[in-house]
Amino acid sequence: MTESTKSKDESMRSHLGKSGPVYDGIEPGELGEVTESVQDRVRQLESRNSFLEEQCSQIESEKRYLENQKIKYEREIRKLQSELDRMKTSPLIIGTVIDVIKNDRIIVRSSNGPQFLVNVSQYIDEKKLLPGAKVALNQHTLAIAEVIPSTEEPFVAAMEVFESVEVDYDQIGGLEEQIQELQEAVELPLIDPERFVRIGIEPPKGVLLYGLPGTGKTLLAKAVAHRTKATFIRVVGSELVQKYIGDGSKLVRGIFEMARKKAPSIIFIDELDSIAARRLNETTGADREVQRTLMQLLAEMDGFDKRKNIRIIAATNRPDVLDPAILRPGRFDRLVHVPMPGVEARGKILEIHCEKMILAGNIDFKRLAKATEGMSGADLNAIATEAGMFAVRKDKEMVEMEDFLEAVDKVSMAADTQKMMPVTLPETTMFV
Ligand SMILES: Nc1ncnc2c1ncn2[C@@H]1O[C@H](COP(=O)(O)OP(=O)(O)OP(=O)(O)O)[C@@H](O)[C@H]1O
Repeated sequence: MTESTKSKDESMRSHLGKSGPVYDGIEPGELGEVTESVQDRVRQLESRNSFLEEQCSQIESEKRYLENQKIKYEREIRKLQSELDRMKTSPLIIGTVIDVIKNDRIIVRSSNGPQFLVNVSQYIDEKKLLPGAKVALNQHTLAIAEVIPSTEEPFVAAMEVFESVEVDYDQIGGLEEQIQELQEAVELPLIDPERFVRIGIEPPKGVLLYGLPGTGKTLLAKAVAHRTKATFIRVVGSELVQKYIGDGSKLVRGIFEMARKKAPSIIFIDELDSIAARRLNETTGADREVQRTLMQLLAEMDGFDKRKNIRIIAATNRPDVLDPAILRPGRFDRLVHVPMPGVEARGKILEIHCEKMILAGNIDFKRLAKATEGMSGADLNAIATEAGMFAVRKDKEMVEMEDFLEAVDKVSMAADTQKMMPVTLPETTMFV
């Protein structure tokens, strides 16, 4: 041991006390080694500590995650429980408020027809109980259990509204006479109503287009809407009575309201026969529903001013089944037959539908027109598309005559098969 180490040990001894137990049996020279091993131990413990702290925080975060999961599952259980409860409760009957006698006595019509005088749950906001409101009725007492919030959705879904239509007369092949009739009966009264006033005649209120499917009835109505810059509102009769059961008459009211709001407007009712077919007696609830829809349509038509800027065009493939009430003066008082295209019109229709296609120089439209005897405008449109598809399939630069001839075969075969198919039953038909 050197002199300097000795004096260091001695000064430490004097600092810590000469006979402290820590230093019993330890030679002064060994003190440095002991300190080092203690420091090692401390380091070990420190790293163990930080490892445990890390583990602890990991476990904490796992705990938090599990707690969140627990809350989530509890919420899900509550949701499923309430869903289960809902499933177990007896169904409510849907009805419509007809009249409010006193605030707690209401006349409602259930969706299957009969009317009832019923009570109202005290928790229902009386202000919502207006005629026409949809309500849910208790199955046993028929008391009003809740008012179903009215949505605009059925109205929106039931009609197509076009603020501007992009079809013009030059996109219609043939049908020159029909276009002229529509110009007089629909276009002129919308554009220049004063002309009718000066002469002292009333313009026709409604125009009925009748003819086989695909002959261009919708196309004609759209072209008139385009010329008059009117809003075009299209509704399909069969949808009104089949898809929106119980709402048909309300929808008719909604359609006329929309037409007034968006005037000038043209209401186009496709498949008019679905709501206006003559019937001998109303036997079923569905028949009565159709009748109510028709009544509402007649009431709306009778109620609006002919010189106001709303026109009605309807279309049907079955004019023979229509209720004569719909054809009375002041209703659909102008009938326009839309025939199948003749040979010249067929050539024109084909040319119209090929306008944007790249064609080879050998296309003989006259020959194609002759080869498409008995085909409608819709069939001719399909031929143009099919011819284009044949050219695409063969990776050609342009559509050639042979593609058109193949397309004629294909479309006429499809049309023949369709004619042979059994008549499809309406969606609502049920077999017992
Ligand atoms: N005269 C025509 N000129 C040009 N295209 C026509 C003509 N007729 C029919 N088409 C084509 O056929 C398609 C269907 O025609 P549209 O919907 O007008 O027939 P529709 O008579 O209303 O048929 P439906 O009675 O089945 O409703 C049109 O989109 C158009 O492409």
